[in-house]
Amino acid sequence: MGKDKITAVVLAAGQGKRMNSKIAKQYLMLKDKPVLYYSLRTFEDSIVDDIILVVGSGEIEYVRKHVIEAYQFKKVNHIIEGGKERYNSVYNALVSISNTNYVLIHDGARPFVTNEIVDRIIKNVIDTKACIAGMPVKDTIKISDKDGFVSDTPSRENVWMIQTPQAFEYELIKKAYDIIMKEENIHVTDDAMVLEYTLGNPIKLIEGSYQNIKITTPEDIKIGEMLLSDQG
Ligand SMILES: Nc1ccn([C@@H]2O[C@H](COP(=O)(O)OP(=O)(O)OP(=O)(O)O)[C@@H](O)[C@H]2O)c(=O)n1
Ligand SMILES: C[C@](O)(CO)[C@H](O)COP(=O)(O)O
Repeated sequence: MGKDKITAVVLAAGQGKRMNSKIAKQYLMLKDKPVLYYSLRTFEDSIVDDIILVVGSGEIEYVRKHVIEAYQFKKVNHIIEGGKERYNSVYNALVSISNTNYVLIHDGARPFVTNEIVDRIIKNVIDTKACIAGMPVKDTIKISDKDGFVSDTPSRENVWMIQTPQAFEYELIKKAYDIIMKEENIHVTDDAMVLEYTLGNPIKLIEGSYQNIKITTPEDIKIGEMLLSDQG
C-alpha cells in the first residue's frame, strides 16, 4: 500500500467586508508580509503533499506573482477561483482535486496556524476520517431571545469555538458537499456543518490554539501584529 496523499485547501476568495479595507484582508500586511503568506508558509513546511489556493475572481495572476513566486512556495500546484460564499469556494476546490486521500481545509485569514496544529490534525484525520480544530470557550455563554434578553445559559463545559484546519477523508467530504450543493437554501459557515447536515459521520474536536485567530475586523490586524512581535 502506498503513502496516503494529503492536500491542503487554503481559502482566500473572501471579500473581507467586515475589515472595511480597500485591499482584501488576505493581502493586508502583517509585519512585513501579507496575511495569506503565513498560513501558506506553515502548510509548505508541513508534510502535506500539495496546496490548492482559492482566490477571488480575476486574482489568479496577481497572487501567482506577488505571493507564490515572490515567496517561492513550491507546494501550491493549483490556484483556482472561488465562489460567492465560503462553501462555494470550498466546493470549487473539492471538484478540482483528482486523487488525494485527505483534505485539510483552512481559512487563509487564519495566519497563526502552527506546524503542531497541522500535525495533530493530520494524525487525527487518519484515525477518525473527520476532525476539526477548535478551543474550549473561556467565557460564560448566553443565548439571547429575539428581543436581546437572556433566555438561557448553557453549560460551557462542552462548548468549543471552532477554527480551521478542518480535515476529512476526501471521498467523504466530497460526497457530503455533493449532497448539500443540490439544496436550495444553504446555511453553513464551516465544513463540519456540511457533514453534520448530510451524512452525519462523527467529527472529532482537536485542540487548535487561542492564537489561531481569524483576521476579520480591523482590531484583528493589531492583535496579529502583537502576536507576531511576541514570536520575535
Ligand atoms: N466566498 C468566499 C468567502 C470566504 N472565503 C474565505 O473563507 C475564509 C473565512 O471567511 P471570512 O473570514 O468570513 O472572510 P470574508 O468572507 O472575506 O469576510 P467577510 O465575511 O467579512 O466579508 C477567509 O479566508 C476567506 O478568504 C472564500 O474563500 N470564499
Ligand atoms: C470556518 C470558520 O473559520 C470556523 O470558525 C468560520 O465559521 C468561518 O466563518 P465566516 O462566517 O466565514 O467568518
